[in-house]
Amino acid sequence: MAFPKKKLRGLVAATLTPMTENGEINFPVIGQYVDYLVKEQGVKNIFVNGTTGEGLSLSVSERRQVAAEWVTQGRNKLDQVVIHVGALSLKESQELAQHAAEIGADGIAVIAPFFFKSQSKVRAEELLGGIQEKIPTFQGLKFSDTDLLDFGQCVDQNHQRQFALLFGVDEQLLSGLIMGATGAVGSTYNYLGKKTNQMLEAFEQKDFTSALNYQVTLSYPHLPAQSSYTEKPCFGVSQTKAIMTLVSGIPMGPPRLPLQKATQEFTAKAEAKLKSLDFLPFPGIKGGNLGACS
Ligand SMILES: CC(=O)N[C@@H]([C@@H](O)[C@H](O)[C@H](O)CO)[C@@H](O)CC(=O)C(=O)O
Repeated sequence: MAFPKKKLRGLVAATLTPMTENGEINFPVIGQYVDYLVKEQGVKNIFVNGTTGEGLSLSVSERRQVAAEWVTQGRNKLDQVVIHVGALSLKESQELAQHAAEIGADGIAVIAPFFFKSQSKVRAEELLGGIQEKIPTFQGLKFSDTDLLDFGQCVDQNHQRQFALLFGVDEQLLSGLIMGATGAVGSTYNYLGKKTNQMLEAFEQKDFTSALNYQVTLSYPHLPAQSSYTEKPCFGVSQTKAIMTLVSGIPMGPPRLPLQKATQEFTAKAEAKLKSLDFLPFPGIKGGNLGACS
């Protein structure tokens, strides 16, 4: 595997898997998607086949094809392509990891087991301790949890700065940066990458008033409030697909699994909220393609 020449930093878009109206993967638009991320959003790192990419709803064969297409289309355009290879079957994970290496991906990421899971919460900080002895190629962590105490302890463990600590809750990225995140992986960077990069710049320049203004404007007007982010990640794929289609003009199609109930009521609310983000060229949301969490 061609492991990262440089540490993964900055924004990483958790890519959607574009689909046709029949639910088949829409491979021909992936090239256009790469150009859109690079040219319009200033995002040059991607995380493929994760939650946002519906990796676990795709067959192994589809996951291989999607990974290969992103690597091919991203060549000489993207900085790093990370392929998520987690699966419930260890064999499938190994196959996908091997394949990622063969196609020249820059790295792989793996979700922890989630079906037979332990009774108590496994803290990311516990996982980091001594991990390089077990996984010599370990590069970093995507922290998709709102527990900033745990994240802070990961930062503390990473005092030699050997790992990339990528924050995965877009709504809390500013807090993650303050705690020491070295970058971020998220769904909203597909369509809010440029604005989020401005937040990163404001943060770098220690202009915290502007940074906070960006954070609040970017996340809170259009992402539904979550009381339990990780147990009910309601900002669903169907919503992200609908928004990305509107903003980029590239058809993302429906989600593979109808995980969200499409409701006219939610659509109307989202449209009003999105219009309040005056930097987004929303022509208006038509139809019931947005979903509220079921
Ligand atoms: C639970 C979830 O989907 N989290 C998203 C966030 O980007 C999330 O969509 C965002 O914070 C909006 O709620 C990412 O952490 C997911 C991600 O990196 C992935 O697609 O694997």
